[in-house]
Amino acid sequence: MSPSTSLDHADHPGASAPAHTGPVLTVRDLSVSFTTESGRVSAVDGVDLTLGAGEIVGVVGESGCGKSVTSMSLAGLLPGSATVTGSIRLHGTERGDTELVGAREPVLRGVRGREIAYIFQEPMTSLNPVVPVGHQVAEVLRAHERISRPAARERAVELLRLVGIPSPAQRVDNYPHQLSGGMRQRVMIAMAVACDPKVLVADEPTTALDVTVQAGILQVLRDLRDRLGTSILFITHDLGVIADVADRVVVMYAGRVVEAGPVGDLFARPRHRYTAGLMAASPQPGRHAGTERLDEIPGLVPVLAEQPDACTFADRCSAADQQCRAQRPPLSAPDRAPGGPAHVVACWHPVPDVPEEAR
Ligand SMILES: Nc1ncnc2c1ncn2[C@@H]1O[C@H](COP(=O)(O)OP(=O)(O)OP(=O)(O)O)[C@@H](O)[C@H]1O
Repeated sequence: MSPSTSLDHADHPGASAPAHTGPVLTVRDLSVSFTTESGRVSAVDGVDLTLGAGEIVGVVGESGCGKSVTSMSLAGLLPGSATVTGSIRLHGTERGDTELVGAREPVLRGVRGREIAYIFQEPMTSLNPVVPVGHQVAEVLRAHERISRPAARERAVELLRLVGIPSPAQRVDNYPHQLSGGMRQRVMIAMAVACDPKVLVADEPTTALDVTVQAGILQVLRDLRDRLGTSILFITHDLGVIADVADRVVVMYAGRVVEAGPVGDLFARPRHRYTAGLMAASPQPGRHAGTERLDEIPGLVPVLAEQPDACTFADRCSAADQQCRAQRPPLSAPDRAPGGPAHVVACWHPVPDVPEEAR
């Protein structure tokens, strides 16, 4: 990517570095359930989440843990069968703070794309196959701003340059099928950041891509954070990707946050056995595929009608006892040094901390 484009906050007259230094998004006690033909499904239960300005937070967990439902609830993207309770506050908007749970549709429409934008796993399904990609980026701009067609096209070229598409002045006229999967995902990112959103939600954006293409997309996201100050919520089941891109990580299990903390600390000292299990099941840097067997976490993520007053991981946990089956563990910092980073775990019997010299 070129070191400077007209979309850099530093030199783009229409843009400014985020004035807000505190959190841009605060989620408190978020719960989501669905009414289905076979009854109620509790998908998310009491989730707390904070996203700081310019921060990349990774949300990780196995399939069905509630990552996507959490992220879709932020901009009111869940279907009518969903019941959402709790609070999602977007800070520093034109009206100060905006509460998004229960917000009316016109408020949510103003937030979608402009304040909270999304990129998903499969760009081909989101791009219109019969419209040139530059035109699709320009249309996003024209939907949100009063801007002429030639100016929108010029901004589209700059956006394509910003996300590292080579020869953007030519590529702007390409149709989606003329671009590789990685380039299509870059177009989706360009569309997502066209209106300079505060929050970018990236839901498994690299899962369908091969490893080298994936690394390029992660670099684009880091660059966007550095240049535009965009806060990113990165949803994935891949711990390697999280280690690569995130500042903080939130581990979800069966709809709940079970552990959260700064990425280095959490991976060096996982305190929840679910996190430790995910790590044991992930290829580690330095391990070569095929030379070492990865451990699976025995059992499956439960689908729950009601959230129990117990640890939902107890049935899969080697350390579970009666207390785990009778009382819900709160998220707390078991041995946090005063002023130290908040590394929290929801477990009655967390993995003992190992002194640094013994690791
Ligand atoms: N529209 C829906 N109706 C009923 N249940 C749903 C709906 N959407 C999600 N769920 C359920 O909510 C739970 C959480 O799903 P979610 O998609 O958030 O998981 P995830 O962690 O993102 O998994 P994946 O990585 O597979 O997307 C699952 O049990 C899922 O079946």
